[in-house]
Amino acid sequence: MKEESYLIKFEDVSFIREGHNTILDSINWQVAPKENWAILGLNGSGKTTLLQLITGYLWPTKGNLTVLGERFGQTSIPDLRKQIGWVSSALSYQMKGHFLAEDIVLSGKFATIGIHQIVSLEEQAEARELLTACGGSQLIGKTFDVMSQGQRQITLIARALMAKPPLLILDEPCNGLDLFAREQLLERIHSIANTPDAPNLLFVTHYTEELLPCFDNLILLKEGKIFDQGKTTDLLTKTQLERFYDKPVKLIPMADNRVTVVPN
Ligand SMILES: Nc1ncnc2c1ncn2[C@@H]1O[C@H](COP(=O)(O)OP(=O)(O)OP(=O)(O)O)[C@@H](O)[C@H]1O
Repeated sequence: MKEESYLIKFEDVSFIREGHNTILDSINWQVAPKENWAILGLNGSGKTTLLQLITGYLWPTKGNLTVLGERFGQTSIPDLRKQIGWVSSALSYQMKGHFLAEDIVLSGKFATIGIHQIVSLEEQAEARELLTACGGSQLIGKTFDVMSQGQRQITLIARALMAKPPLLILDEPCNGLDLFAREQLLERIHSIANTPDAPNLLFVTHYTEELLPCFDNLILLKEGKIFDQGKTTDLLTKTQLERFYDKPVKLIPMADNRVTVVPN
């Protein structure tokens, strides 16, 4: 496959913070079109740093990084960012309590926080339709401050989709959700992943039970290194996960080939 055909291509990428602390070490990883990936790692393994490299908030110390066909150092980072949807808790904190759900979704079209331009009736209708398609019809007319955590995540995912990005990053989207809200959100993500014009998804989590079947490719990230990568079903074995966590674990099978991992 040609280099520009990959959505993401890390070639021996390292990231070293000032003070010589190596946060990411020799990352080699490629995402081809139509592939959805999950990144699984413990606290401090480097997941957020990896996302910050992809979105141009950090720059590789070593190696080559190509995102959406653009090689870092030869591209406009603001233009690149417009093509990447990123749903994270940091984004949630930027929303004001009085913002209406449909306006939050619409603001995704302009990559702004709040609406600062004249919008057409068609654009407003498009935002409502997208919110509805994401399972948030009951949120129309609701403000951010009265939404549950799960409803906020649905709104932010719809917002990210408004710009029709080729790549959507879901950074620990289930954080703060109770068991049932988490399942509901995962069902919505599953539906979005199965729409014909779905973006490539990149899903970051601490928990194997959130790895929906659509995330059929997986990175196990450990202490800034790729411990292993490949097909999710091949990696989620007792032997491999005990090596990954350095601890005995028990795997509890769930529906849809998902699996819960608990200390043993
Ligand atoms: N601004 C910073 N300055 C110095 N070190 C940092 C900074 N941000 C992160 N680190 C360090 O980089 C390493 C990787 O952090 P990162 O946030 O990427 O991990 P993570 O896998 O996303 O963790 P978590 O699951 O807790 O969110 C950690 O050791 C962390 O302490």
